[in-house]
Amino acid sequence: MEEEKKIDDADALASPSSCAVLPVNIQNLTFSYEANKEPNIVGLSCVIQPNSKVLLVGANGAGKSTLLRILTGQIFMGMSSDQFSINGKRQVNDQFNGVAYLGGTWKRRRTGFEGVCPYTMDVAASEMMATWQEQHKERRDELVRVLGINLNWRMHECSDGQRKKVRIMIKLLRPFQLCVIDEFAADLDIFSRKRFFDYLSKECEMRGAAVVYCTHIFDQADGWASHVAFMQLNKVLSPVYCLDNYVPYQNILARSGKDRAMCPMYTLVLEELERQYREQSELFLDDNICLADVIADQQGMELGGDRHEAEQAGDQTGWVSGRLTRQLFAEEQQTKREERAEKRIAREEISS
Ligand SMILES: Nc1ncnc2c1ncn2[C@@H]1O[C@H](COP(=O)(O)OP(=O)(O)OP(=O)(O)O)[C@@H](O)[C@H]1O
Repeated sequence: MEEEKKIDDADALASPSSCAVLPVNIQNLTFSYEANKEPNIVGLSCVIQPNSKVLLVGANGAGKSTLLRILTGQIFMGMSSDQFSINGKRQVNDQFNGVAYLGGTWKRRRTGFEGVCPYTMDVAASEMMATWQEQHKERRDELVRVLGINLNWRMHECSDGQRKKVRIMIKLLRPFQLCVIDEFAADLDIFSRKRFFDYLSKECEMRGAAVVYCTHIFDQADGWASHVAFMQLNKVLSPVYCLDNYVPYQNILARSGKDRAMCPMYTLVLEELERQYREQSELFLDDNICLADVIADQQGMELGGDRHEAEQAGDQTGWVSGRLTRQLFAEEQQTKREERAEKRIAREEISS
């Protein structure tokens, strides 16, 4: 009991002596959202060392967010594995045992109170999770400085980027050992984003923490990331490659003249995706003229990515985005139809 309590304490976990604990150690993990259906993740093995900054990349629908939800305990059923350990523990949750999840799952969970979201209420940023802010004042003030936050902002008046900054601040108040970011920094302007990623680098270096960052935007990736992992089209995760000795990346860096890659990480991911699609399809011409068309076609065949949440919510909430507009439109059309029918009947009666 005492042992358990010690490990649960995020501050204790963040001490330098804890650096030896692997942030992620997973062997042969298979996962299905639905039993008896094709697995969404197959035979995944993933070891992430302390002080790693890992980019997780892959095509839409490949399974990146699914993996990140597993790493942060948003998903905990339907899995089997030979080894599963996050910060030295099998049990995982956001804001528990040094795990911080910057992702969007929560906002998809619709409730009867749809529209009421803590980050859009009429409260000051300083009042959000006020006790945590009080407990981690030093970290709070640093995040305020780094991200350019005004603690007097009223949350309902914030722009998307400002609201994101406050959410990031709240989620990183407690010292983390594994920070998992699912496309969360896209709303930040490039200056704030750079400061945020420099801050993450410093945190990793100082405390042996690790960051897994899933993104499709690579403008700062080359200067920031230490590793890259590909969630592949066949739902298998590639090894977590160290960029310093990952040959395809080093080859791209070495290109010069007209072949020089202005954003090497972008080039690496694009070429890797093309390679995977080519491997999966026999439709390509030798010169790859139709490559982009085939990829777009294949992506278009995917069903809506968020349909599962919508299906799960069903009609329980009585609210689906756009439904009201559709209903009002349908009612208006019905009224017009009835009016037209009445006029026609009246005309027919007069003429008969
Ligand atoms: N709740 C769910 N139930 C069943 N299947 C799901 C659920 N959520 C996602 N999926 C399916 O799992 C697969 C992987 O989805 P995921 O969101 O992890 O992909 P992704 O790589 O993050 O994509 P993107 O780049 O578009 O965000 C998709 O085929 C998706 O339809």
